[in-house]
Amino acid sequence: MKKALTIAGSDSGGGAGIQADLKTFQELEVFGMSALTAVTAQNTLGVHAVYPMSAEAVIKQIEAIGEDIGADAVKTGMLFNAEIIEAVAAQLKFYGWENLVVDPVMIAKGGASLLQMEAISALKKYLLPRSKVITPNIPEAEVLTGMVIQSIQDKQDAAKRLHDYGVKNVVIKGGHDENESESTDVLFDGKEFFTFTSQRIETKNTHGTGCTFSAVITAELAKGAAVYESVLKAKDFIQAAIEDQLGIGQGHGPTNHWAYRKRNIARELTRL
Ligand SMILES: Nc1ncnc2c1ncn2[C@@H]1O[C@H](COP(=O)(O)OP(=O)(O)OP(=O)(O)O)[C@@H](O)[C@H]1O
Ligand SMILES: Cc1ncc(CO)c(N)n1
Repeated sequence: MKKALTIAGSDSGGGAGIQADLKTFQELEVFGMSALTAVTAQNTLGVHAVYPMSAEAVIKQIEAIGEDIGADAVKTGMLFNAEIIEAVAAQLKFYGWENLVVDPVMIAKGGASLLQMEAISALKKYLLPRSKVITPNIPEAEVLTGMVIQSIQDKQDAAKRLHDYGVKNVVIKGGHDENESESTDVLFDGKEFFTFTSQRIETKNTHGTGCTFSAVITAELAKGAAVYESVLKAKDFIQAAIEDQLGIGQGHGPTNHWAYRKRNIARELTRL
């Protein structure tokens, strides 16, 4: 069985962070493991408190996995500060984990900071050059590049700039763009651009979409899939998860991590 590790924060509400990652790994039949960077007291109404782990605690968790179990792919989510980023990058180098997906989580949907602003340069210096895929949303790509991103052309220009930082494959997600009818993600692999467009679903329940999307890419890379196929599957998975409304909580609710498998089972049954 293939194994995937998420190095990320805990979302007590269960929709984002390591909870979203582990649920997604399980749905895709990959053995999920976690190294916690922070505990958040969070629900669908917002982030109420953040308790970062020490860099040492993060290192120890990664070591425990590296020394015994190993990982076929790794993703990072909320890393919170520069010390944790540096520690994580050193561990990734030590274990030679190159199947790395970096989701540069910065701000939660409600506005709470999940990454200290002074840690952005550490992210660029230590982590981006090690990553196989990076998956910023539009505000994150704007912070990393200093650009304003409005059109698909802007996403392509930003992706090119991020590729220049040493990232092999850049996916700029379209969840935050102005288009009311579609959500378009752009992938740049250093040579070609690919666009992944889906119908925009009108809903407030999009908590954890980015975590789930990057966890699918990680699970697929762990199984040996190519980057393009992994992103294609991530787009399909997240569309199904947003569509299948759970209606959990009073605010921005989670998506349904089970929806993709449920839909495929239903399709299989109608085919028989
Ligand atoms: N309303 C929507 N309808 C369809 N697809 C969406 C919608 N919102 C987001 N997506 C898709 O979900 C994925 C995640 O994109 P998004 O830009 O929302 O990530 P994010 O802001 O990092 O998420 P989060 O911070 O909640 O984890 C992308 O594939 C995007 O196209
Ligand atoms: C712990 C955590 N990681 C990532 C996000 C971004 O969705 C969040 N809200 N919480």
